[in-house]
Amino acid sequence: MSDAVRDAWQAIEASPRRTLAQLFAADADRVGKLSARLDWDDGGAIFDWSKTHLDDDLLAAFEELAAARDFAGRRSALLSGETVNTTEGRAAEHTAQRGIGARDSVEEAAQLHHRMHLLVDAIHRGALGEVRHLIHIGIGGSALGPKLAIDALARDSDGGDGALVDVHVVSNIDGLALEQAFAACDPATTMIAVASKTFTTIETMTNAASAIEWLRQAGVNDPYGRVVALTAAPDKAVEWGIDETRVLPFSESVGGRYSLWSSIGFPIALGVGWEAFDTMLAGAHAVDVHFRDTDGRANLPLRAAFADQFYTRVRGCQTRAVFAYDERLALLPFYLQQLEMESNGKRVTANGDPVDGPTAPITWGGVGTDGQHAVFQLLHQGTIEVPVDFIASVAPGDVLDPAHHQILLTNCFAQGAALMAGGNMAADGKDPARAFPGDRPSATILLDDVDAAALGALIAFHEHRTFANAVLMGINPFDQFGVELGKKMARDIETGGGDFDPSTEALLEAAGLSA
Ligand SMILES: O=P(O)(O)OC[C@H]1O[C@](O)(CO)[C@@H](O)[C@@H]1O
Repeated sequence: MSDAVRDAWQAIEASPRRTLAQLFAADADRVGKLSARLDWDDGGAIFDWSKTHLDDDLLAAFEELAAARDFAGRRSALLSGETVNTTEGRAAEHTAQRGIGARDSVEEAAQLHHRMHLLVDAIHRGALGEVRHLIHIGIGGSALGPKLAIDALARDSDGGDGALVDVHVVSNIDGLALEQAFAACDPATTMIAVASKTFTTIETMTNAASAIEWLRQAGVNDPYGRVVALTAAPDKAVEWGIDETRVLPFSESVGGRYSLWSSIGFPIALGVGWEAFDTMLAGAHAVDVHFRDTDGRANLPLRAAFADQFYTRVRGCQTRAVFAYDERLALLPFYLQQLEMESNGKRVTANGDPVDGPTAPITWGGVGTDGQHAVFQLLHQGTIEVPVDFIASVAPGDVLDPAHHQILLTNCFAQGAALMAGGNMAADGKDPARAFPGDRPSATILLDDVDAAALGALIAFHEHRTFANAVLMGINPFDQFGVELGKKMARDIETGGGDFDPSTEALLEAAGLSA
């Protein structure tokens, strides 16, 4: 740790500890300072961090930390396509997909998008025969983004006229997942997308082979002719049997968990339309521009990372919760789990030294109001502090009586207020079982609506927040070696090549899997 980083952390640790109530009482303009609106074409969102413990002292100290970690330099390295993923010797060029990056990479992304657009149009026009269903097969970053986007946006799409395609995302190797998709699709009108950056992932390749077999058994003459590959390894896809014209490549420098902007977004374009996919890119671009051009505490992803670092490193919070008060964003917590935990769940710095404190907390969450009736008890009265993000939309997703959406939003805002205020629900205000400690932090992102631009912006905000956290901790968020050991052991078991502990041996034997 450099002296400047150490000094900044000392200032952070030494800054006065005030309760949220004290912070609001001390500063009449607290909301003005810590809640900001970000706009994009036809929409925007409020990012309200005023119910966190950030104050002027802490913000100034965190700005020192950002300077000591050369945040501006790291950001510029990211956005100009430098090799920021040092352990794998690559750039991390997801923003190039949205128009910001090294010129060659931006041009290449635009060309590849154009190619994908042509194929999507051809399918929508019926040039490849009738296509009513798409089974999208991928896992991790090759599935979570498409799944989230389709779940969020397809509800508003007009799939009824046959122009848009009904998409089923299958990730798990458990055959039940694939069977469920088969049951919902007519093989005569189904296409398969095989989405894998590496085109080697065992779950995806096994599921893809079974899908081909399903088509064959249903009488489809040329099952490979019904497959599209979305990959950074086009040669492998061709070798596997997919025609070159239906391989949609993307650059190796786009990380798996950042890949929905690339051809991995093909099912989004097919399921909700090219315009929606393009609008998602535009929403993300608006956040990229804000992230690139805004310094210090006014930079919203960086400000969020200041709060994240404070709760994880200073107050010892081991988890952070995300509750979407909108069914359209029900899958957001799952998406964020991979983004944040696979990126920042590390124990060494970018230089390979042991980290100097805790790294990513566990991201978890769900939807409101469901969570209120299940897990919020712990948030309000449990012994651990959990910073909560609330995400909601002013415009409703439903067309029912407006009472539904009003109750949804009032509950969302009431939860943040209650976590902060605390109090005692007993008539005499003295019953310990009915006491709420309060002073529990939350942040609220209030979108105008959950549309394609907002979804793109929301995801880009979290990508940059994750990156900013990594910079503040001095770690590389773009590798994921932690997933490899378990994969190797599974291969060892399959090939009978491993020597395992007695517990694992006994389990293998019980399941009939011993060598
Ligand atoms: O797209 P691929 O290469 O199939 O990888 C799928 C996922 O597997 C991981 O490599 C983790 O095992 C993720 O990072 C990635 O998103």
